[in-house]
Amino acid sequence: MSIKVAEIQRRNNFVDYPSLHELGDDAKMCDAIEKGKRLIDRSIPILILGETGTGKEYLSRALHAYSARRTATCVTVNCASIPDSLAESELFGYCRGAFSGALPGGMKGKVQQADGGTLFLDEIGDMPFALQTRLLRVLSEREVIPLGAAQPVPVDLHLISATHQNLHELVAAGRFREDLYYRIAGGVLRLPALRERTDLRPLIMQMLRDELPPHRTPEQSISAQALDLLLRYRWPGNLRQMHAVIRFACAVMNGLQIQVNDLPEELIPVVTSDQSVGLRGLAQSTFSPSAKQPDSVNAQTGSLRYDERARVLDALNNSRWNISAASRQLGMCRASLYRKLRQLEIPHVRDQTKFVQGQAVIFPLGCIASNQPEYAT
Ligand SMILES: Nc1ncnc2c1ncn2[C@@H]1O[C@H](COP(=O)(O)OP(=O)(O)OP(=O)(O)O)[C@@H](O)[C@H]1O
Repeated sequence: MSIKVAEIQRRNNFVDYPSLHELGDDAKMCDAIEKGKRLIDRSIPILILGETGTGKEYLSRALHAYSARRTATCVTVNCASIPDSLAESELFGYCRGAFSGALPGGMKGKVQQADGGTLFLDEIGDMPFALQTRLLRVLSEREVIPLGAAQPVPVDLHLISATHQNLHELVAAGRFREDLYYRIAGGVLRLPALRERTDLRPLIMQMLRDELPPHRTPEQSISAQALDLLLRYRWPGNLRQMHAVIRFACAVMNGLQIQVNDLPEELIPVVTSDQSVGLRGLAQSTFSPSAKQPDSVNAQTGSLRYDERARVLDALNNSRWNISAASRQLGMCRASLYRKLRQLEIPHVRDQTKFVQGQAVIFPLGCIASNQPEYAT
């Protein structure tokens, strides 16, 4: 990129703004993005809801970069992290000599800094009540009065807010102003948790592409077993956790492919003393037995798949992975069993070797049933 283009991008704040098409192919995510595009075009205040780490700030920055205001700044304020005593001056600014200890030239608050651009209020549910009243005035009058100022200053901004909290409950508990809720929630976008999303594989590939040197292909840089674990994990920390895991694996990998042992401990199933497969560090519930994450909607399908996977793995273990014997036991032909293995994403046993206490042992990635190590290599 030429220095001139880089300078224009830096000046215009394009750098670090993700583009909307990088946010994924999941249907719920695409629905949120499409609604977001229509709302921001019409300058309707957007409220983004979702568990922590689901990409609320990421989406808000991408929407800003898409909007007509993209050449101005997107200013982020984390309402949970500003101390109460500083919140007012941080948000609304102050004039020269407004209080002892103030900067001699005064200070522009975040609201004024966002003039012409976008103001992103993260964790809005944590905004102190007194500040909510002042924010409401800014939003309804479209002007801000810095501390110590006699005259209001007009501001023109697009507002995006986000929270992982239930604002209706906060309103009912008297901790969030109802009138402010209706002012900020012109359009509500709900982001799915990562475990509900159907586009984990492309997301993982995209994150790998971002971390790997440009000449490396993401698909060839991760082993089938490591990818299988990433696809079946429940991701309680959502995209933030997935991003951290991929960065970790890319940093520690020794060779051309990320292996199971390059993943953080909590993702790796281990053979426990009673020879059954357990999980290090985390509750079993953080893993799903199927590659596609079952959620409340497809829980029944997920449980059927779980049963079938368990049945197939049992037959394979009983026959010591002799495909003919296992297919006889399951009452199907060899070709059908191979097809079933692909369908249930069960890698062949020879691809599932792992070293435990210096010895190579096999543990089926189904993480079900008691698994005698099949053979040492
Ligand atoms: N589409 C994406 N592609 C790659 N990484 C992403 C994506 N979305 C989010 N991330 C990663 O996840 C992290 C968390 O995202 P973000 O801060 O947007 O989540 P959040 O929902 O706002 O979290 P919180 O509720 O804790 O504020 C980002 O810093 C980034 O590393």
